[in-house]
Amino acid sequence: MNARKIALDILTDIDRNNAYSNIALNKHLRGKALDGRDQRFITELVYGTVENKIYLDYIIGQLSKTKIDKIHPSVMSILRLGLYQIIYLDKIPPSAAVDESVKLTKKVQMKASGFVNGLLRNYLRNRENIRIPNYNENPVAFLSVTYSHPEWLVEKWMKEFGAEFTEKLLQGNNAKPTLTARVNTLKIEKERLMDYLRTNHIEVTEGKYVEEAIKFENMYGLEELEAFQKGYFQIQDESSMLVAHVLDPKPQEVVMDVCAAPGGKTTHIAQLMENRGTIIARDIHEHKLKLIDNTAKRLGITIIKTQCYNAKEIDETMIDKAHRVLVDAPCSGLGIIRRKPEIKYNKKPDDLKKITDLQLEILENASKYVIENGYLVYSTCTITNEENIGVIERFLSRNQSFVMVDVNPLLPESLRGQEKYLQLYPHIDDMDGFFICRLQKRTRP
Ligand SMILES: C[S@@+](CC[C@H](N)C(=O)[O-])C[C@H]1O[C@@H](n2cnc3c(N)ncnc32)[C@H](O)[C@@H]1O
Repeated sequence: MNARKIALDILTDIDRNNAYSNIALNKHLRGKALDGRDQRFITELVYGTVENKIYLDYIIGQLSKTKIDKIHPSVMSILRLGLYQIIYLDKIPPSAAVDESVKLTKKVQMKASGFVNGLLRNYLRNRENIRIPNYNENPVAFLSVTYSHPEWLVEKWMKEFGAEFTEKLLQGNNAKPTLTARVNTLKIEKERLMDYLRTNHIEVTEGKYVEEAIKFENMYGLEELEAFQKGYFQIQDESSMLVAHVLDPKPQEVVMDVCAAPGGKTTHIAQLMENRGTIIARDIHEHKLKLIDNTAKRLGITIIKTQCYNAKEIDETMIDKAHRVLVDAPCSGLGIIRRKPEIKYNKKPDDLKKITDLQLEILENASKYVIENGYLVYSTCTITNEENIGVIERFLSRNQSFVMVDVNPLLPESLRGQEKYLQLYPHIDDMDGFFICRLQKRTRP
């Protein structure tokens, strides 16, 4: 089994089918007889190549006489993989990176092997002479190439956050994310699970913000572990765990989660409700509801009722029925670029306008289900103002029966801030970029 060939197949899947890198990786690694070292190598190659695509393409463009949009997509992927190894992986001798790239080309595009060999060797000879755009002359182009983010996004963030913040954010988006999990306290206590994992030679430490969070060091294939299969934990970032804490559900309540799949937050809500009460978990995609059902089963949760439902439609039967409603809205995902680097290339400026209208529509419909004095929580895994506080401001201006209530008392002290809502950034908080806001329906006078 050739690790580089598997990495190439995964990159092709991501390019051709718009697949998410984490899902494509899982799909291609599952069932293959690979040791941990190979799995790590493939993962590193895939994430590294996708993360640095604009930079790698810029270099290829400088060195190739053929325009890069005329180069065969598989050959482009091989060049990116080869350059990535040469530039970023100290442990691989450059000559080996070149030889392996040529071998790989012979397997998929025989006639391009001379081209690949020539270009990579050209890079090794001339690497000192390659010039990237100058910051003072064109800061957007410099940041775009250096940190491989499209120019429109860099420009947008520079306007929104300023140049210094943006550069740190871009760096943070290229950093390796922490691998965290939520202990399923319905089945096991945190200390017992940590002991159990350590006995099995798995390195774990406590989470940074959330009581039930644990962090894994250098782990792959968490879902293969017996502890996972027994339902002792659920893989989830700490920022995502904060959402259920802000919703603050109580046992015996009726909770609605209108955009619930794959169920990370729904199952956490059930855990906080001690598996007592009712959670109606909806999603527009039928096939995704199975993911919630399967996870709930594994975690021993019985209070979740999954329903295929389009949140753009109002369900008259649920009006004024739920104590708490969660809208974990579909969003641009620009807060989770660390985990899904292809997001930065797939999104276009027009997507943002469309998605904010959908978010507002879903939030307005969901608000109808909240009982008097009940709570409505709106969250996204993005950092752009218009999808976050922008949606909330539009909602509040049209729905006077709701007020924003302070999330700070429900947060760990280190995350409390000046605003009533929470906005997390990967480079500041070392978590996924998330927005969480809590609204309450006022009693009618
Ligand atoms: C951010 S994800 C939810 C993640 C989930 N809450 C979790 O923690 O695992 C947004 C979800 O909204 C769903 N969705 C998108 N449009 C929808 C709609 N019109 N009605 C209901 N669900 C929708 C998507 O299928 C997706 O599963």
